[in-house]
Order: sequence, then C-alpha cells, then structure tokens
Amino acid sequence: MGRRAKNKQAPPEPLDKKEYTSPKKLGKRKADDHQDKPRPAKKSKDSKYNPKSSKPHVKFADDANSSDGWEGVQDEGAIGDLDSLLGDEDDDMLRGPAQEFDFGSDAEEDEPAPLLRGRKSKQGGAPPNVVPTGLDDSSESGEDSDEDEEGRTTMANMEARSRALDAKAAEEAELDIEEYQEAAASEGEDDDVDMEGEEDANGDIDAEPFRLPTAAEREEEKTSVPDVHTVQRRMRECVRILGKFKRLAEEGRSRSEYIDQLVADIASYHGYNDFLAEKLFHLFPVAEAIEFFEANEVPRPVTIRTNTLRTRRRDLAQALVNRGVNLEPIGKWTNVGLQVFESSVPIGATPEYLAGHYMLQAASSFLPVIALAPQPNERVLDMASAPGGKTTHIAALLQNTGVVFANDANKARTKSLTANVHRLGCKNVVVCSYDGREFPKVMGGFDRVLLDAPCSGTGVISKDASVKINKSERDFTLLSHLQKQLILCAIDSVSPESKTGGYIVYSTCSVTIDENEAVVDYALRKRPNAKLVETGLEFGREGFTSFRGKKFAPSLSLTRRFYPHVHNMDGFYVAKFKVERRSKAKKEEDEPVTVEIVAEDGTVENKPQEDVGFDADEDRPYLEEAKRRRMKAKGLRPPARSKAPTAVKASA
Ligand SMILES: C[S@@+](CC[C@H](N)C(=O)[O-])C[C@H]1O[C@@H](n2cnc3c(N)ncnc32)[C@H](O)[C@@H]1O
Repeated sequence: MGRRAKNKQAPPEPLDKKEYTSPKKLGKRKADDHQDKPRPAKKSKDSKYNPKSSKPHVKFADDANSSDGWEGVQDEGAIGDLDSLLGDEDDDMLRGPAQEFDFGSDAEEDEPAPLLRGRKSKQGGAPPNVVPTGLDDSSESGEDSDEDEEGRTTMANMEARSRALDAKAAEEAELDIEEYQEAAASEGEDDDVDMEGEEDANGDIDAEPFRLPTAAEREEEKTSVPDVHTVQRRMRECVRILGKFKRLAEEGRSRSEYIDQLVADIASYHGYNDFLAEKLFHLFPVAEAIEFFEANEVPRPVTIRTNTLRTRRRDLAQALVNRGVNLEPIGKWTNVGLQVFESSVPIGATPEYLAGHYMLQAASSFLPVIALAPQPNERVLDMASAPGGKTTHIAALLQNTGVVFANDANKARTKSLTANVHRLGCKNVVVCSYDGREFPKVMGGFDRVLLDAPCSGTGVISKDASVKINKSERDFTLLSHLQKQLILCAIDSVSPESKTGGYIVYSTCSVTIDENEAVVDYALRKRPNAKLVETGLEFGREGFTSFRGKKFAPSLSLTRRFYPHVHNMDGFYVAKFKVERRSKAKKEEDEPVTVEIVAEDGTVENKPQEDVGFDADEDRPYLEEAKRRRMKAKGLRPPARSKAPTAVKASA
C-alpha cells in the first residue's frame, strides 16, 4: 500500500466495538472475515496517523473523462520541503476551541506530572501544524509510490483510488488493533506489542520475570523520577496480563491492581493528571486505550475546507498546486475538504486564503455541519459559533440565502468570527453575543440550531496538550451542567412547525461521557418532544447506550463518536435531534430520571429514579454544598447553609 493512504484522513468505520471486547471474539471474527484475505505485513510504529507515514507524490494530470470535479488540475508546482506550513495567521480552529473556556483548576491539579527519565518525545519535535513530507520514509521503507505501484495517479482516477485506499486503510486499522490485542493476549511474545523499550540497557529482552511493584515500591517511586524503560515495560506487561488475566496474573493480585498500575503509568508516561488518565482510559478496552493515548501524541493531518461561496474545490486545488502545495481530497464523505501533505508556502497566508477561498479547518469540524444539513432559505442559529468555522460552512451550504445567527457569549471571540465571515464572503450572517442560555428569549423559531458546545477539549489533546493536566473533576461537573442548560435552550429555539427543518445538532470536541451521552440523554428526558435521529454521517462509532453501570436511552446509538486512533481526526461527538410539537399529555415530570449527588469528597454520583437535570432551584443546594467544601479545603470560612439539601444528606 502507498504510505499516503496510511495517513489518509478519516477512513470509514474500520472496527465494530464488539470486536474489542475479548481476544476470543477477535479470534473468531478473524477466522470468519479474514481467512481468505492475504494479511498485510505488520506495520511498525509508523501507523496510520503518523505524519511521517504520508507519501505525497501526487502528480496532477488532466483527464477529460473525470467526473469528480477534478479534471483539468495540473501539477505545475515544484514541491519542496517545508519548514513551516502555516503562517503566523494560523486559524483559531487549529488551536482548538476549548482553550477559550478554561474554568481553571486547583493548584495541585495543575502541577505537572514528573517527567520520565529517558523518555523520547512522541511528537518527535515536529510542530503540530507542520504537514509531513514523508520523503525520507518512503525511500527507507522501500514501499512504492502510487505511480510505481498502480500506474500514474490522475485527477480522473484519484477519487476512485482514494476510496480504495480508504477501504484498505480501514482494514489495516482493524488489523492494527487486532494485532495489539493478540500481542496483549499472547504469552511470551512481547516483541509484538507496539511499544518502545523492550530491551534493557544490555540489550536483553525482559530478562527478569515481571511482577507488580509492592505498595512500598510504589510509594518510593512517587518520590523519585521513574525510569522510562521500567514504566514502558510495566505498561506492556500490564496490557499483556490483562488480556489473559486468569493465566498470566501473579497469584493474589487483582485485576484492578494491574489496571491501577497501568493507569498510573499512562499518566506519568504521557503526562496526564491521574484523574483524566483514568477517565479516558475507561472509555476503551485496555489495548485500545493505549492506542488512544498514543494517537494523542501525534498531530492530525492539516486539512482545509473549500469555501464554495468563492470557488470550486478543483479550482482551489489547482491554484494551490501551482503554488507548490501537495494535496488531495480528504475522502468521499466530503466534497469540499482537502488534505494538505506538504507545501512550500504557509497555508494560512496564501493569496487564496486571504481572498477567502478556504478555511483552515480540522476535518472533524465538518461533521456537525454535514449532520445539520441546512437547506437554502432557512433560519439557522449557531449558538456557540466563534471563530466561525462552522458558521461559514453553514452560510456556504445555504448558498448565501436565508440567515445564520452566529452567536457567541465571548465578545472578544466574535471579532475573529466577524473577520472570518467577511473574509469568506458570507452575506447571510448576523453576528451576536448573548449567553446561549438566553435563547429562545432573545429569538426563537429557528429551522435548525447548531450547538457546538463549550467543552473540555479531550478530543483535541494533540493540539492542546495543556488539557492533560488542567482539567479536573470540577471542570467536568461544571461543563456538563452548562452543556445541559445550553442544550435545552437550543431545543427550545427550534420551531417544530418548520416546513423544511426542525433539527438541532449537538456536538463537542470532547470524548467524555459526561459531556456527550449524559447531556443528550438528559435532553431526551427533559424534552420528550425531541427525538434522536440519524446523523447522516457515513462513519463514526455508535454513541454509548450504557457506560459502567449507567444506562442511557437506546436511541443514543444513533449518535456518533470519532476518535484520533480510529479515524485519524480529532476526537468528536455528534448528535442530531428532530424537534416535534410538545404534547400536553406527556408531562416532563413523568420521565424516568437519575440524580447527581455531590458526595462528601466533592465527587458527583448518579442515582436512579430522581432528577439529574438542571433546575436552578433544585441544583442550588448541591452547588452551594460543593462550594462550601472547596472553601473549607482552602481554609476559608464558608457561608452558613441556607437549607440542608436532602440528596446530599441521603448520600452522606
Ligand atoms: C467549541 S467552541 C465553538 C467553535 C465554533 N463553533 C467554530 O466552529 O468555530 C465553543 C464556544 O462556546 C462559547 N461559549 C462558552 N459559553 C457560552 C455560552 N454560555 N453561550 C454561548 N457561547 C458560549 C465559547 O466562547 C466558544 O467560542
């Protein structure tokens, strides 16, 4: 396979989540699905999302038979190496929106984890927004370019080839995870596990039999800087043992001891606070969690969205190719996206960029707007819109008809929003700055509403590594709360009478349950007139319908999750609702709900059969109580209790 394909953006869904659950199942699926297929050679660390794995050797040629809008694009540009792809005018989108919504965290949570001795940077020193050249790689690996392998790549065959490569990449991704699982499950085959540091200083491979450190050894390790090779080996061994626990575990040791050790090692190895490492770890089966954390160390591909108000994709591609940019369509799921492999000019400062022919935008950011599917002449609300990546996409899909109300609570951020609206020639956008919770009082009756909610940014850690240490439990509690308030306001701002729409899309660039399924599930319970519908997106994992004992509505499977290690795009979540007329017969109070209880230590627990939802009066005692504890912890005197909250009492 050409190496470009391995770095290709967002292959279609390669794995069914059932296939992660146990090595046994994997084995069966393998037997069923792959017995006739030749198995691609095992890949090294140069995996599908590794920028070095791209091989930008596209030759653009014109072909009269092309029907994909790419005919006539010529490769006139000499493609050179590049030091800096993006100019100083880097688009906000690439920095990740979450930074703007930092709730801050306690001092001790901000304390960075001690750096590991001898650890190599996973980023390899590459700045996150420099596109890979892949030239060295290709010569070393001996893998053929598209041309050598399959003949000349032309504009005519590019789309078809791109699809074929997507399919192949998906299959490879599947095999990668499978191999990891196999390695984890197979005794004595440590070398197969895709992790550094198999060898000790003498070159011996795992000479000593592995044993978990004792409590005393763990305590001692906390006071010193742990050795990177020790940590690497321990992670590898824990994954392996957890894959075949009964057979491989040390006598007297429990599964949770291995998991605790693994999470602690992931936190120190990748530099997360313990709380976040654990939260993210539990989203995946053990071996897949490792892939997720690894993927967060690698930058995602640089992508741009053609502004169809100003140009066509093939014309834009031609113009950029002429400037020495090496690019190709992102994938068949978008007809406006281009992935940039290499450029001799800063992509954020070309004349085409300044003329508004494109937006520098992460591929995942296309998804909510594709799901929203705005129709010409509609009234659309973009409730949290700055800096306008999605607003300008909506405006383009409306073909400058109808109207988009682009709102953002942060007035300073509406400046870049306004600038982007002007640059991209959007004439149907009204910029405003309200707290989203003021809608629909400010204005309602929209055909469609996009709520691209403020979030923790756990999906964009590769862009903003500060998330690893600055997000605390309290942040997630507050964010989830705000998101719940906003989503109800978004639903209430949609007109159920809309002839063409009546939809809301909720999205975040985060992968946590609290900010996604929990919010959507809450909205379903609070607004029985809103139902989940298909997002219309061709790929993405199904949303969780249950998680660690918590049950969500079965329709949550209609929502979609996107992951860096699976789709080679930022972690993202998308849910789409259809809003219907409210039926008087069905009272909200009758809906089965659960309750969030703030426990003594400040943690939040969900209890069934009561109300979890945001209700200012009801939630006030919990929030007050949490505030009292925080003040106490800081040595401050909290104000007197207004009234003892019953649920808090119950949990004590
Ligand atoms: C994920 S970003 C939005 C990115 C934007 N949709 C885009 O595509 O460019 C979330 C935005 O929510 C805004 N925000 C935070 N709290 C808000 C609130 N209560 N009401 C409206 N906007 C809010 C933040 O200022 C931030 O710009």
